[in-house]
Amino acid sequence: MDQSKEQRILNFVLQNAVRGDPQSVVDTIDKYCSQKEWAMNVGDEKGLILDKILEEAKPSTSLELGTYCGYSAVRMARLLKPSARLLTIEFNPKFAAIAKQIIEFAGVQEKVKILEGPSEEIIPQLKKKHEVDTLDFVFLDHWKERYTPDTILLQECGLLRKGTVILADNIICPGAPEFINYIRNNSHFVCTNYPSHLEYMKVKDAMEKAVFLG
Ligand SMILES: Oc1cc(-c2ccc(F)cc2)cc2cccnc12
Ligand SMILES: [Mg+2]
Repeated sequence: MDQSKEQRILNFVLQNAVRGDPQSVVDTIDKYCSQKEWAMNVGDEKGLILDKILEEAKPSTSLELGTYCGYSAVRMARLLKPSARLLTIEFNPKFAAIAKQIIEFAGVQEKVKILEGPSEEIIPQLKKKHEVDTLDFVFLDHWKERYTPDTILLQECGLLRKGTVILADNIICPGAPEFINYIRNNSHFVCTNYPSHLEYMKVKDAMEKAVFLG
């Protein structure tokens, strides 16, 4: 059976990155996806914006929606303090299996827990099944039509607290106009836009930060 693009990315990491070195895993995926095959990792330009906002937030408990191959999970975990935890939700079992191997190769598996399934089913389980109190940081990087319903669900489940930082990818490309309309007109959030480019391309994209006011 032909290999998938995600399997090719995994193999390139296993053969070219340094085991236990998250930065080398991030750099190796960026090298492959900029030189060989495009893939929907947040990439290095938007990744630097993610790094800065994550470091400012200094989160103990973070949630990512949309694991894909684990690039941003490794990118975030490399910056988390030893006791901090990242929960990452992936709907596609094939992507989750690849991400698990990349996260383990990077050596950040103690900080990262992959939750496989639909976000709308897993979010309501976070408090009781995954011992979450409230979330300090949320990275939205899954299907754009889920950004708004999942943000509402996080609020309904009592998972947001005063100061929770939500960062959303792909505000321009592919675009999340309905989410932008919702979050910028919601008085419970303070929003900031970060213009950038689509990963590995010259196409314009942006990220949006929304801080929950409680
Ligand atoms: O960063 C992303 C980029 C794209 C994308 C796909 C095809 C394009 F032509 C342009 C952009 C899709 C994503 C889906 C989910 C999470 N992130 C994505
Ligand atoms: Mg994205």
